[in-house]
Formats: sequence, structure tokens, C-alpha cells
Amino acid sequence: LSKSSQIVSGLALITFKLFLQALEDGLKKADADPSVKAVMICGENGKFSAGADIRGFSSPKRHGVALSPIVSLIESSEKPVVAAIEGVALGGGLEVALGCHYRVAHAKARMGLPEVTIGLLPGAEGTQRLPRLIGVPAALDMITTGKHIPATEALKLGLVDEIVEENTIEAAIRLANKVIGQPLEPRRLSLKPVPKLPNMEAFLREALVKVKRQARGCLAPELCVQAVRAATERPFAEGVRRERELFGLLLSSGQAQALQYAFFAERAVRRWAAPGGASWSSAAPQPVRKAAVIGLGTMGRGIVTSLVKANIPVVALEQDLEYLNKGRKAVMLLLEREAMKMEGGAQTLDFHNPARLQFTVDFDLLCDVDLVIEAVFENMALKKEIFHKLSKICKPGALLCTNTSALNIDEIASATNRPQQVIGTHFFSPAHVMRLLEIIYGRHTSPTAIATAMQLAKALKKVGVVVGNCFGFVGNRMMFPYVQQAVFLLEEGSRPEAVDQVLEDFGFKIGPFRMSDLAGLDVGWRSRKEQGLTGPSLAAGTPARQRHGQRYSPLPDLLCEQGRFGQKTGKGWYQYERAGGRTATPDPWLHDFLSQYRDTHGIQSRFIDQEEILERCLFSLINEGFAILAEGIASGPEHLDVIYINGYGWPKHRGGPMFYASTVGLPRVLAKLQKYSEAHPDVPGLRPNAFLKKLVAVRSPPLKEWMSYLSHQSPKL
Ligand SMILES: CCCCCCCCCCCCC[C@H](O)CC(=O)SCCNC(=O)CCNC(=O)[C@H](O)C(C)(C)COP(=O)(O)OP(=O)(O)OC[C@H]1O[C@@H](n2cnc3c(N)ncnc32)[C@H](O)[C@@H]1OP(=O)(O)O
Repeated sequence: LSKSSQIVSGLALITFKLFLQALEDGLKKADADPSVKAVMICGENGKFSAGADIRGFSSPKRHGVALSPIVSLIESSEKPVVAAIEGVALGGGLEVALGCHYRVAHAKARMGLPEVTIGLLPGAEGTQRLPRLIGVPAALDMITTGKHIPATEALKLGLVDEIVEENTIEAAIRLANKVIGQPLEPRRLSLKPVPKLPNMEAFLREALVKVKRQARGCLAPELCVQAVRAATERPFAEGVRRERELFGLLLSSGQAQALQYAFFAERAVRRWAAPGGASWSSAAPQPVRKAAVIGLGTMGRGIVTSLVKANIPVVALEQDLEYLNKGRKAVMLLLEREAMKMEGGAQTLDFHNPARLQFTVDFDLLCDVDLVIEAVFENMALKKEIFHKLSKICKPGALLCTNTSALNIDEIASATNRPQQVIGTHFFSPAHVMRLLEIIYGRHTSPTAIATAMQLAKALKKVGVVVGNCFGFVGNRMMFPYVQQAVFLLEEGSRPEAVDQVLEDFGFKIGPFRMSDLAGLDVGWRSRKEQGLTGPSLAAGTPARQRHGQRYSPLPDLLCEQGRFGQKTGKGWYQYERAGGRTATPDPWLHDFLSQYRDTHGIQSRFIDQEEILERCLFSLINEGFAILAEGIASGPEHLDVIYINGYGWPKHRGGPMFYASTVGLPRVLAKLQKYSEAHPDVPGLRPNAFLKKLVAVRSPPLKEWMSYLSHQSPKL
């Protein structure tokens, strides 16, 4: 290394405090040493920095405050300071780089200010320096979305001065040597004005409206805009004061804790555990070099697209040529759209190459695949027939996955000669977009099969969550009581738009009735008919609003009988502009229908307030979550929360249903369930679960301790 350069190496994240100290000491030493003419800052092991230690924000001794003075120290250095960015420069890491006079990045490096995604804003002067460097529109985009940008884009934006394919550190040292003696004033960002826009005020106003609309109650994006606005209106030092004030507000908002909990929960669920002690640490995945998808309906199409995007060669199979051609067209359309979004376009996806994507009706072509995902109708007999066939055709090691959303994995596995290789992989619609993959092990599923499914989730850039086998698994099982309450509320006097509004105001992307119209009411109807809850197999004389001694609402069945399947038929809980339309409007027909229904069944309609709507829907869902934990279907509350955030549109800034319950307070959840259960004794979903009661009895310990209060280690794990 050049004599005139001083290396200050970044340390690992967990030693953020030590890193700050090392940086400060190194800078001061370099400054005091006349033989040092320039400074280069790099990271260790090919990574610049992932920013501040997120765990530090919820610890009583916060470290964050120490970063800003160091960034200022770097910037005010009389010797040129060059950042050599490899791997990632995120959050506080990028803020350090912004304090440097020059930035050199490796072509594969990524940069960003992702604080907004953990409920914060860049708190080490990043909201003030970045707009000065790259202008308000680009800075605002990075700060309010938290997106990571590749080095090539950073170069275009002027965020870095140079990108290199080879040795970044050597390139940074070369640059440092070159700029020795050149004036540093123009390189100190705090001294630069924010580039003007002709319509700055209107631009910021519109930006605020946009982030508020997208954030659905999440505070951080809005406060990010306010911090950038301060950069445009105030001198640097005052802008920094405003940034600090807003950072403090976010830190104490509660949303930051929820989002940071969600960050770690998503990582915690990677460490799965299954019966017999098998776990992520001992099981190794099998390679998946080729996959097959059976069934090219909505789910199958999305799954094929997802596999192609992950560069896994796929055989896509349908029952006959008519369905195959329909499916092929739809898949090609999806892939073309996806290719347009990607750099390199269609060439990157290579989906026109039959070696990468093959459409067939011939089961025998599945003989050499490593993994099959069955995505046909939710019909047990059909699934068993397919799995029986697969166990005859597929090679011995092939993993057999079913995309069922509720059915018994053990029963499906019983149709094969290899139940240890059968596993549930429950995708969420649209499967090439939604991040969740619920992975369900059966009684005989091997650890290798679980590890392979988890590896598949990672390859597809999804969040895999391993859960046990029960009707509806985790996500849908918790959803049943939620939707059931929503329908009961209609019976009692509410309207779809009122219920949806309350839940959307809470932060759900879409309320239960809009969701039901989108998914299609016929899906649930088919399942209820199969369960004998409605339709021809229902025993004569069954009371209209009761099944097995419990309250039942036939409302969704009645709508289906009228052909109201939701968006696809143009009518459901709402009316739409046409069949396939997407704009839901309240439907006077439905309002009349509900009145008549109440009259027919002698139900006294009443006004139901927002609190009751919210509590009955959410607390019944949470109550089921406690049952799931107690039964060992999931190994911890984090699993339920990750499932809800990534698969069911639960607002991330509320941390997931179980985290939310812990913030509301378990005693309150229990008291409200008790109250509603007394009013509706025929609704088991409202009866407080014993595990919830137990946690309240032991004074509501923190969420991470809940599982230690289960008297037995669950039978499933
Ligand atoms: C009351 C008045 C108060 C006023 C105060 C005012 C002044 C305050 C000044 C504050 C200064 C703020 C400084 C700065 O602005 C704030 C920040 O920097 S916040 C952090 C921002 N960074 C991030 O959000 C990055 C998060 N990490 C990632 O995106 C990814 O982890 C990655 C870096 C892209 C790597 O991804 P992968 O390769 O997939 O690896 P993993 O994600 O699995 O991570 C591996 C492992 O590392 C843990 N980890 C990663 N990043 C962090 C982090 N920043 N902090 C802590 N831990 C981190 C991750 O959890 C994994 O560990 P595991 O969970 O598996 O054990």
C-alpha cells in the first residue's frame, strides 16, 4: 500500500461501537502524522458497512449518537479521504462514505439508506448530505424507499466518482494519491448548496402526498420527506438539528421497534426446527437443477414464472392440450412482463429456450426432475392420484411438493412410496410476486426435504417459513376466524365497506371482503361443499345458521348460489364495472339482500363501532395464533408474524399479529375476547385460548419468552 495512505478498516457489525472508536482513532492518528498525505476508508472481507447495529436502537445504551461527529470529522479532514466501497454501503455505512471527499465503488457493490425500512431515517446527516450530492428527486427516492442501488446506478447519479471491476482498494489509493494537494472545499458536501428545482415546493408537496398514500399509516417515509425538506429550506447545521429531532420522534414511535422486530423475525425463521431434533443446523439441502410444475392455473403460472426467474429449468405440465396452450400463453405473458422489468430483458430470463422452459402433457418427461410442485385444484382425490403417479415416474431422490393451501400433507404423502420426500410448499397469489412460502412438513417428511424446500425459497427470493401440518396450516388457519368474524359482523348489522375500511385504516393492504372478491368466493364455497358444510351433502334439517352446534353464516354460500363470485363475475361483496373489473363500489343490491337476510333470520340489526370491528376480527385471529403455538404447529410467534406480514398484507409497521398483541397487552386481548365470547357463546374462535390465559397469568412475559411457558415441548417440534 502507498506510504501516503492510511488504511482504516471497518469492523464487523456487531462491534459497531468498536468500529466507531477505531475510525475516530485512525482518523485522528492520520491527521496528526505528517507522513500521511491522504486517507482511504474500506471495509473488511469485501464489505464496506451494513450500517449501525440495528439491535442497538432498542437497547438502553444507544450508540447511534456517536456516528454524526465522526462523519463530520472525516469531512473536515485537511487530507483527502477516499471511501473504497465493496459489498454494501448501507445506512450509517453510506453516511460515512458521504462524509468522505471521494467515493470509489466496486461494480458489484450496492448502496442505500434503508433506515426507512426499519422505521427510522438516516440519522447521521445522510438526509442533509445526499440531496446536496445527487439532488432532491434522486435522494428522496433513495431515502423514502430504502432501496439498494447498484454501483452502476450510483455512478450515473453522481453518488460515486468511479467504479472498478478489479481491486477497489488499489483504485481508491490511486485516486487518493492523485488528488493530494487539490482543494477539498468543493468536496465537502455540507458546504454545497442543495441543487435547485424550478418547482421545489410543489415537488415536495407531491412527494409527501405520494409517500403518505403508499405508507398506509407508517410514519418513517413521511418524516424522511420532512428531513429532506429541511435540507432544501435550512442551512446545513439547522437541517442536521431537524434530522436529529425527527429521528428521535421515530425512535420513540413504537413503529421502529415493530419494524426492527420484523427484520430480525424474518432472519430468525431461517433457523427452522422440526420433529426429532432435525434443524437448519444439521440438515443439508439437495441441489435443485431442474423442476416441474403440475397445473397451469393461476398458482401454477406464477410458480413457473418464479422458477424461471430464479434460473431453474422447468417442465410445465397440464392435463390436456387445451389447458396447456392456455397456460403457456399466460406464462409467456407473465415472463415477458417480468423480463421488461429486468436489466438485460428477455435474454436474462431465456424463457424461449426449451431447455429452460418446456410445456408438456406427458408425465413421463418428469422422470429426471429434482423437484415437482403440484398446483392443481384443492381436491384430495385428484392430488392423491397425481402423487401416486409421481412416485412411480420421478427418480428416487426427487422431492414431491404440493401447493395445497389447507389439505392434509400426510394423506397426500400416503399415496406415494416415499412419504419422506413429500412436503407442502404453499405459495401465495400472485406466486411470482408474493414473498411468502409456507413450508409444511408431514409426519414422515425428512429433514433433507425441509432443507431443500427452504433452499428453494431462498433461490426464489422468498421467505420460507417451516410449519407443521394441520387444516389451513398457519396462515389460513388464523385467517378463518378473522373472515368468520367479518361475515358475522355483516349478519349483525355492518356492511362490507365498513368492515374493510376499519381494517384498511389499521394498515391492511386490502380488507377481508375486497380480498374475498379478489380471490374468488367460489374457492371457499368449493371447500365448504367438500367439508359438507353446504351443498347437496348437507344433512337435511341442518339449521341454516348452525353447524356442529356452532354458529355458521351461510351468507357467502348464498352469494355464490347467486353466481356472485367476486371480481371475476363482476359481483361479489361489492359490484364492479364489469366481469374481471377491479374497481369495487358498494352495492345497494347487497345492502337490501343483507336486510332481507336479517329479517328472514330474525336478527336485530345494530350499529357496530370501529373498535368492535377491529377487535373481533384481529383478536380472534390472534387467539388462533396462540392455539397454533400451543399445539406446536409453529416454533415461535415470529413465524406467525413473518407469515402474516409477507403473505396476508399485515402492516409491517405493526410487527405482525402476535407482536401487535404484545403491544396491545395480553391482558387487554384476553379481557376483550372474554367479553365477546360471553356475547357470542356459540363462536369457539372468540373463546380465549388456554395458552393466552396462561401467559396473562404469569404476568405477560416478553414475546421472545412465550414459548418457554409451554408446559410440554410441542408434539410437532
Ligand atoms: C431521543 C433523541 C435521539 C436523537 C438521536 C439522534 C442521533 C442519532 C444518530 C443515529 C445514527 C444513525 C445511523 C444510521 O443512519 C442508522 C443505520 O445505519 S440503521 C442500519 C441500516 N442498515 C440496514 O438496515 C441494513 C440491514 N441489513 C441488510 O439489509 C442485510 O442484512 C444485508 C446487509 C444486505 C446483508 O444481507 P444478507 O447477506 O442476506 O445477510 P442477512 O440479512 O442474513 O444478515 C446477516 C446477519 O447480519 C445481521 N445484520 C445485518 N445487518 C445488520 C444491522 N444493520 N444490524 C444488526 N444486525 C444486522 C442479520 O440480522 C443477520 O444475522 P442473524 O439475524 O441471522 O443472526
